[in-house]
Amino acid sequence: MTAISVHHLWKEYGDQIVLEDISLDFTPRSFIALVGPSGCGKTTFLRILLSEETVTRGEVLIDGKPIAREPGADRGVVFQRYSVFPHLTVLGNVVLAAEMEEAPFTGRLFGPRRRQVEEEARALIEEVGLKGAEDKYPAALSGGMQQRLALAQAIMRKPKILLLDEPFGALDPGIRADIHQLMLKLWNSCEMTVVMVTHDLKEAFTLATRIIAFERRRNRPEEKARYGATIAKDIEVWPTRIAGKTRQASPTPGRDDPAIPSGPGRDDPALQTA
Ligand SMILES: Nc1ncnc2c1ncn2[C@@H]1O[C@H](COP(=O)(O)OP(=O)(O)OP(=O)(O)O)[C@@H](O)[C@H]1O
Repeated sequence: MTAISVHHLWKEYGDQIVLEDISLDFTPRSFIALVGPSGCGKTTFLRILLSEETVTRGEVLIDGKPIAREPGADRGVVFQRYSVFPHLTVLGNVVLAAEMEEAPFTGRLFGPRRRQVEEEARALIEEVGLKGAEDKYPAALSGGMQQRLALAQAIMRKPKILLLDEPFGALDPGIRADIHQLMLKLWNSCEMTVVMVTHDLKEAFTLATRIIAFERRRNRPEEKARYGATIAKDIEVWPTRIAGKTRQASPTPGRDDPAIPSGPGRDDPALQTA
């Protein structure tokens, strides 16, 4: 269960201020949606949480300790595309996640440990709805299936924090609704804090416990050197949720509950011909 604290974070690229004095505390197991206009620094913020970028000023603490300088297994990531390896099968992609973690130099596990990892990978593949596609290559999977695989690959390493950069942005609406259900299921079953960048407000309200909107209040070219994006809105979507408790769909959904579609998903492998 992982808390993230950001204190007076500034990020500048040359003479451009991207993020200005951002302070935030994410409680363990929160699901944060980061929204805001294009170019306001959402991905930059995510990359800082991944240790792919450093702050110019301020600090980021994970469970009270300064964030590691390098990306690590404690933080998983899924991008809109190209998160998986095209030359590996579904099973190979998920197994590799564990191999990179446990055998970073050779990238291979052997004997009983390899068999154990393969079993874990098969169970996870089934959990994300890809059973039967273990031997397929990503090119033979639909967009929705590829993102399911990317989620399985990220979760195989049991990250404490899952960072999502518009992971479902390229999927059509029906497939997106199905994968939202999967995302909620995974978030409930794994003890992760999730931070997701999205342009889709409906998606933010469906998935997140809290929505943070970044906005650059002054955006003229001559102002970029003096003003970065700040927090324009901070909305608690599930104010009654206590950290550590799982989120259940209520038997009789309230008017403000997120929509929970039911029935088989449109991107179910059984419905795929490829
Ligand atoms: N490595 C970099 N070097 C210089 N400028 C950068 C770098 N990375 C990002 N920027 C600039 O920082 C600003 C914020 O970019 P970022 O990608 O974080 O925005 P965003 O809110 O995620 O945008 P979008 O919604 O379009 O993905 C942009 O003006 C971008 O050009």
